[in-house]
Amino acid sequence: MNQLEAMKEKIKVIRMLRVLKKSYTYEELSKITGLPITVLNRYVRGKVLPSVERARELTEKLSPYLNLEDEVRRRLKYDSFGFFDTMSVLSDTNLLALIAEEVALRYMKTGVGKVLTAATDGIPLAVQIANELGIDVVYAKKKKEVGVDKFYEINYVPSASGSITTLYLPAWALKKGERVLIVDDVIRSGETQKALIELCKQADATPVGMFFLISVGDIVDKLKEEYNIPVDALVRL
Ligand SMILES: O=P(O)(O)OC[C@H]1O[C@H](OP(=O)(O)OP(=O)(O)O)[C@H](O)[C@@H]1O
Repeated sequence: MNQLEAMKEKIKVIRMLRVLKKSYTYEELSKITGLPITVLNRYVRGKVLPSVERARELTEKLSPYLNLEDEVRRRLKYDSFGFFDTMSVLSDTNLLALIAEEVALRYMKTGVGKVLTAATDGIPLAVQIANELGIDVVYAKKKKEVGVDKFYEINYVPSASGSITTLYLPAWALKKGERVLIVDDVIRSGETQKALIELCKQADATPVGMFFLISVGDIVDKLKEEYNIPVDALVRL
């Protein structure tokens, strides 16, 4: 194990503790881990790092209490029309980092060179995944920013809007032949994600997979069939 891998194991356990801290008291975490509250508190505040052995032990003990899918599901807040707010998930950088780590493991050996998403809500997760993969993240916007010479652009009709929307991506953002992982927080109709695939085509880049935090309906299976690439969602509604 190299130093970076060792550090990652240590940081992972701190992230787990920080996420669990939102649902469990220090007393409860102390019972789960068998460690004194003072030690756990120092880990959570980053004052002390666990050894690799201790980190492994803790990961094993904490894992049954932290199911990432359940954690996301539990945090979704629905309004009276059935629409949900993802902010309580997207705002938790520790939770997103833990999810990103699992996604990155799947794509580590696929030669993926860039993560692509659509502004706005896809960005926090896409950044974490790109960070885990050690690659850059780029995002298409719904407006043309000044200072960019050339854009790839695509019109599409988001299902709920009934009006034409355009996504713009600076042409330098994707290179010819680059392998691209498409990430978004939510997929409903799949129109945004199809538009992202079209932007890849314009750049002669190759989408190698898609990952979503939440999918609604069976769109994930449809996209998998249509594009013949891995398409996954952590939570299916
Ligand atoms: O599968 P679809 O039906 O295309 O919907 C999914 C898209 O909708 C949301 O973005 P939105 O367009 O609302 O923009 P925002 O991220 O700025 O809120 C979400 O972040 C996805 O990008």
